[in-house]
Amino acid sequence: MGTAGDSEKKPTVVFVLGGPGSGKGTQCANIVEHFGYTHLSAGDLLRAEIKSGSENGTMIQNMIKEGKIVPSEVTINLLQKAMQDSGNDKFLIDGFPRNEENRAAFEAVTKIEPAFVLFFDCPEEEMERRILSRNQGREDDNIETIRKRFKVFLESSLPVVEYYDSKGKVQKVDAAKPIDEVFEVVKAIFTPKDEKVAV
Ligand SMILES: Nc1ncnc2c1ncn2[C@@H]1O[C@H](COP(=O)(O)OP(=O)(O)OP(=O)(O)O)[C@@H](O)[C@H]1O
Ligand SMILES: Nc1ccn([C@@H]2O[C@H](COP(=O)(O)O)[C@@H](O)[C@H]2O)c(=O)n1
Ligand SMILES: [Mg+2]
Repeated sequence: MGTAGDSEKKPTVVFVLGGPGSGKGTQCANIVEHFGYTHLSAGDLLRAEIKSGSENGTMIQNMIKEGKIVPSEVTINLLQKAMQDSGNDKFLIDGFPRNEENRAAFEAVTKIEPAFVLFFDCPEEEMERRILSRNQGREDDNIETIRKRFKVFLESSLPVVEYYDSKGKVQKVDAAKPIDEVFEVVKAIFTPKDEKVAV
């Protein structure tokens, strides 16, 4: 997998965006099962980096506790390494880019443009309910951090979605519905046009 070479074919990247608790991870797991993508969650990679005892661990942990966005260089390094290690050429990059700095740095470093952006649209009250009953022991799944994450989402992440929307690259999905119903819509987005059955 090359990310910057001119002669090598570039990998296919789909950015999966949406507010905290909108269901990005849940739907990515379904997409992987049906469509052969590798799922890379930026948040999961950062949490694994903390666990690994890396020199950036304490900084990352503090940023996550505050709902802040880790410097792009750190996250992009983790993403690039995971892409190389995967052996695949199709990636769902979940929870990235989270701000304009993430977006511009990824493009500059990898020269990869996303095929499209899958955007899960969900009301805040529903996202809050889901996070508070998630029970995965995440240090940022408490009401104080959740409020901060919502603020960062509105102020820094939504403008990235709007940027891609202005380029006609956003596939917006109503994520407030039950998991199976959301996946029916997602499935139609990933199914090649010539395989779709006319009704
Ligand atoms: N459509 C849905 N309806 C009800 N519950 C859902 C739905 N989608 C996901 N959930 C549940 O909501 C919680 C959050 O989902 P998930 O972890 O996939 O969200 P996320 O967007 O990845 O969140 P984060 O940004 O915090 O990582 C999980 O407990 C999941 O089982
Ligand atoms: N591009 C990113 C993605 C995530 N973070 C940090 O991780 C936290 C959890 O992310 P989830 O996608 O798992 O919800 C997030 O609140 C950020 O602190 C990041 O810095 N950059
Ligand atoms: Mg997630």
